[in-house]
Order: sequence, then C-alpha cells, then structure tokens
Amino acid sequence: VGPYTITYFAVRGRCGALRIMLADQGQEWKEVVVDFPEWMKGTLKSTCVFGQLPKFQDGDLVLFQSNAILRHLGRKHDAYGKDGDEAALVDMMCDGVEDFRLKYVKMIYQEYDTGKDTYIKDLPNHLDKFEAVLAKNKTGFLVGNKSSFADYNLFDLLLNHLVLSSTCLDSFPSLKSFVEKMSARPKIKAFLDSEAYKKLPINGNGKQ
Ligand SMILES: N[C@@H](CCC(=O)N[C@@H](CS)C(=O)NCC(=O)O)C(=O)O
Repeated sequence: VGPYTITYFAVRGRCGALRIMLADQGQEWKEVVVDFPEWMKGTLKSTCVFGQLPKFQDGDLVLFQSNAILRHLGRKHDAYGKDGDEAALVDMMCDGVEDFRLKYVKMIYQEYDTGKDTYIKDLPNHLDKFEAVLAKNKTGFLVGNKSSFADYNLFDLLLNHLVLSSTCLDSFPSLKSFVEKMSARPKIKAFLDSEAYKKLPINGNGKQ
C-alpha cells in the first residue's frame, strides 16, 4: 500500500473521481470507512478543516476538499497538463465539472422526487459544453493529449448520469466515446469491475 489514505463514507460521492484516478495511475491506497452514526458523534468532524469528508492523507500531508485532492494528485502523477497554460485549462474544466456536480448533488439530495424529470430534460444544456470541448480537442481528453484530473472528474460524473438516464449521452458522440475509452483503460476497467467499487452506492441517500 502506498502513502495514501482516503477517509470517507461508504459511497462513491466525492471520492469517485479520485479513486478512479488513483486506480488509473497504478496507485494503491487505504480506505477508512466512516459510518454515519459514528460521524454524528462529532469527534472526527471536529478535526476536519471544514467539518466535512473526504479526508485524504499523503504521508504526513492531510488534505480536505475533493478538488484540492484531485489537484494534488494531478501535480504528483503528471496529470495536470504539460505546461502552465494547459494547467490553467485543466483547472477551468475541473471547475466546470464542479458546477455541474453541484447541480447533480442538489437534485439528488434536495429535489429528487420533484425535480428529477426537469433535471434530465435540462441535461443537454450542461452536456453540450463538455461535448464541444472534447469535439474541438480531438485527442479524447479535455485538455492536451493525455489524461488530467479533470478527465477523471468528468468521467465519474458522467457515469453517475448514465445511471440516472441511460440514454443521456445518445446525442453527444464525443462524450459517448470519451466514456467508452475511459472505461476501457485497463486499470480503470479492473477498478470498475472490482467489488470494492461495485458495492458502494453512488450517493448517501440511496437515490441515483
Ligand atoms: N467541497 C467539499 C464538500 C464536502 C462534502 O460535502 N462532504 C459531505 C459528504 S460528500 C459531508 O462531509 N457531509 C457530512 C457533514 O457535513 O456533516 C469537497 O469537495 O470535499
């Protein structure tokens, strides 16, 4: 096992992308699973910088905020663009994925029953932005010609959306081929096929 430890609830949630990234980069990591009753006692929460999980340890470095963790891993594993300009574009794309993820999470946790259909109807207005970037770049990645943490983040969120609506990518050929290619990368495929991945629900409230 490498230097990495993820402390999180037993869900994919905000650790989906970073687990896929670690797997694809050939890294091993330790999982510390926190159950909700234990979390509610507040002891661990009081030690978390923003009172939330995930917590990520890289040796003595302790990090919170899932996107900061992705950036850290991007820097360490050469998945942050080839130069400063590409790094800026990777940041931009990751922030775009975060905006999209926040909308998804709001629908799942606050308005699943009343808002799911509208959310699905409105999805093309979010997907078309990523479709355009992939179609323009032509390499199969959001930025440059190799995978960055923004790709893993988008890939994870698209997998969630395919569970929500299996046909949602049908009119987005670049997104469809992006998901197919990412899914077929041998280490990602092995991870997605693993029990460790399959046993975890996507979200903490059982909605998907
Ligand atoms: N911006 C933070 C959000 C973290 C977050 O929302 N964590 C949730 C679980 S996904 C949490 O810890 N909830 C329990 C609580 O707030 O007490 C990130 O990206 O890591």
